[in-house]
This record gives sequence, structure tokens and C-alpha cells, in this order.
Amino acid sequence: METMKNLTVACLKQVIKPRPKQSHKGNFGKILIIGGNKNMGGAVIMSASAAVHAGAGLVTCATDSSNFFALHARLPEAMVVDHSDFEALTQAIKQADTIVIGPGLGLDKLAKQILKITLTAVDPTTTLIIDGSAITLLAQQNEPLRPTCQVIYTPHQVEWARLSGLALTEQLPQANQSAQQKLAAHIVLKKYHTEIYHLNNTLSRLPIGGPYMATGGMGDTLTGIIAAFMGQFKTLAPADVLDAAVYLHSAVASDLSQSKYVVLPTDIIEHLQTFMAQFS
Ligand SMILES: NC(=O)C1=CN([C@@H]2O[C@H](COP(=O)(O)OP(=O)(O)OC[C@H]3O[C@@H](n4cnc5c(N)ncnc54)[C@H](OP(=O)(O)O)[C@@H]3O)[C@@H](O)[C@H]2O)[C@@H](O)CC1
Ligand SMILES: Nc1ncnc2c1ncn2[C@@H]1O[C@H](COP(=O)(O)OP(=O)(O)O)[C@@H](O)[C@H]1O
Ligand SMILES: [Mg+2]
Repeated sequence: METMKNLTVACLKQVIKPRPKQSHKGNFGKILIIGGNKNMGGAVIMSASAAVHAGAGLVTCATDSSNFFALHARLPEAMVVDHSDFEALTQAIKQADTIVIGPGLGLDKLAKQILKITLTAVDPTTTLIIDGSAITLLAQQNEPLRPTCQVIYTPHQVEWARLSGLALTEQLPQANQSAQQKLAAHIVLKKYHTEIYHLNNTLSRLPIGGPYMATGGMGDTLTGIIAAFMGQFKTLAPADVLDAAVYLHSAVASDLSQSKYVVLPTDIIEHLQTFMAQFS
């Protein structure tokens, strides 16, 4: 088994570069965020806000229509699609180059239908980030659909237990990696010192971040940063881009924790642009 690489700030310097002058919004990711039911609209707002503030070119949210006003009020940069309009949803899935599914999606019948449509309609060239409720739903299926595109799962330890079948005490690097290989996807196993199992069989460990990040919505925010990075740094190695996104999330939190007892997801979102400017 490969040794686990401890990530440092070097992973950000390697990925975040000045933007090419000849460029436009279409070059920096067409992101679709699918999530946010009637009770968890905040999850999709945080994911989409993180994506926009981390540099995504175009962001659309497929969500419950009751979230449209709040989303537009917080984030006028984002477009919306009603996730119960399956025709519009399918079209949005086909237009995106990077998709997040799961933040605040819920586990009901509609959520299951939306997940099925997404896994069926997604283009092989798309990067699909599967989080939260979507992981739990997949874990409940006997023979879950496995899309042919590049997939990044972002489970916390309980979601990983559901998906991998490994109890928390069994979640050791070797066992995690063999479960990851069966899934043929990247796994971001979120915890104190998050571990990243890449599709190319390399492993990274995040030595920063801490309990000041333990607020609901923190993982939803991470999905938006990952989507923005995968969407805008397409020419770089996916494993490096994924590491940089995960590192950035906790690096901003770690900085802010010097003056804040707890760092909120929205605090991180607000500081992404300034933090990233240091590297360009
Ligand atoms: N504002 C919004 O709209 C928000 C919406 N959200 C959305 O809610 C949906 C459900 O996601 P979820 O993680 O809350 O529930 P679920 O997967 O059932 O896990 C519960 C079980 O796992 C445990 N546990 C939880 N976290 C853990 C961790 N990090 N590491 C280890 N263990 C952990 C937990 O432990 P306990 O609390 O019992 O101690 C319990 O046993 C999802 O779609 C998400 O996006 C949230 O993001 C909040 C803000
Ligand atoms: N004690 C901690 N140490 C380090 N990181 C933490 C800690 N608590 C939470 N986090 C981070 O916060 C995020 C929590 O993700 P998740 O549980 O999916 O949140 P949510 O679903 O509420 O958005 C992860 O990135 C995790 O690493
Ligand atoms: Mg989560």
C-alpha cells in the first residue's frame, strides 16, 4: 500500500494560478448542484455559495422551488432549476461539466428519483461529487447504479460506514483503500485529519482543521469548493486538484480560528476569494 502523503500549503501553490487572460466564465466550470429539499435549503445555498466564491464560472442549483427566493437573495450569481421538473433537471445534468449531488437532498421518494435520473443522465466526461443524503441513498440500494464518469464521494465517517460496510473502528487505511477500489472513485473521508483516497491509488492526509469546524453545513460547503476546483482547473491532475480543494477549506478555517472560537461555513465562504488571491 502507498504511504499517506501529509498535505501542505504547497498543494495550493501547485494548483491556484493566475488566470489566462484569454478566458471567460465558460472556462471555469459549469457547475450543477442538486440538493436542498423543503427542510434543508441551506445546504444547497452553502454549497453553491462556496462554489461561486471559490471561482466557479457558472453555477446552477437544482432544488425545491421553495428555496428559490432565499437562494437568489443570498447568491444572485446562481441560476435555478426546479428539481421536480425531471425534463429540466435532465437538461441541466447534460449541460454541466461538474455536478454535486446530495447536500440537503433528503431520503424520500423524490430524492431517490432525482438520484436515479442523475446517475442515468450524467455524461461520461462529467465529474460527479456525491455527498450527504445521496451517499446514504446509494448505500441503501442492493445493486446501486454506478456512473461511468469520474466520481468523488465525500462521506463523513458514518456515511462511509453505510457506503463501505466498514464500522468506524474498521476504517483503517488498508480497508478503506480496498473499499475505495471496489467503488472505483475518489473518497474524501471527512474527520479530524481527513483522508483522501484517490482513483490513481495515492493517499493524502489533511493535517489541518479542527473542532472549530463542527457546525452543520461545513461538509456542504466543502462540496462547493471541490466542484469549483474540479470545474476550473481541468488541465491539472484530478488528484492534485482534489487535494488542493480539501486543503483550502480547512486552511481558511484554521486561519479564521485564530480570532473565532467557532468558524462558520459562511465565514469560510466569505474569505475564500481573499485567501485564494495570495496564490495568484
Ligand atoms: N443547513 C442545512 O440545510 C443542513 C443540511 N444538512 C444535510 O442533512 C443531511 C443529513 O446529513 P447528516 O450528516 O446531518 O446526517 P446523517 O448522514 O444521517 O448522519 C447522522 C449520523 O451520523 C453521525 N454523524 C454526523 N456527522 C458526523 C461526522 N461528521 N462524523 C462522524 N459522525 C457523524 C451522527 O452522530 P450523532 O449526531 O448521533 O452523534 C448520526 O449518528 C445531508 O443531506 C446534509 O447535507 C446538514 O449538512 C446540516 C445542515
Ligand atoms: N473536529 C473536527 N476536526 C476537523 N474537521 C472537522 C471537525 N468537525 C467537523 N469537521 C469538518 O467539517 C466537515 C463536516 O462535514 P459533514 O459532517 O458532512 O457536515 P454537513 O453535512 O453538516 O455539511 C468536514 O469537512 C469535517 O472534516
Ligand atoms: Mg454532510
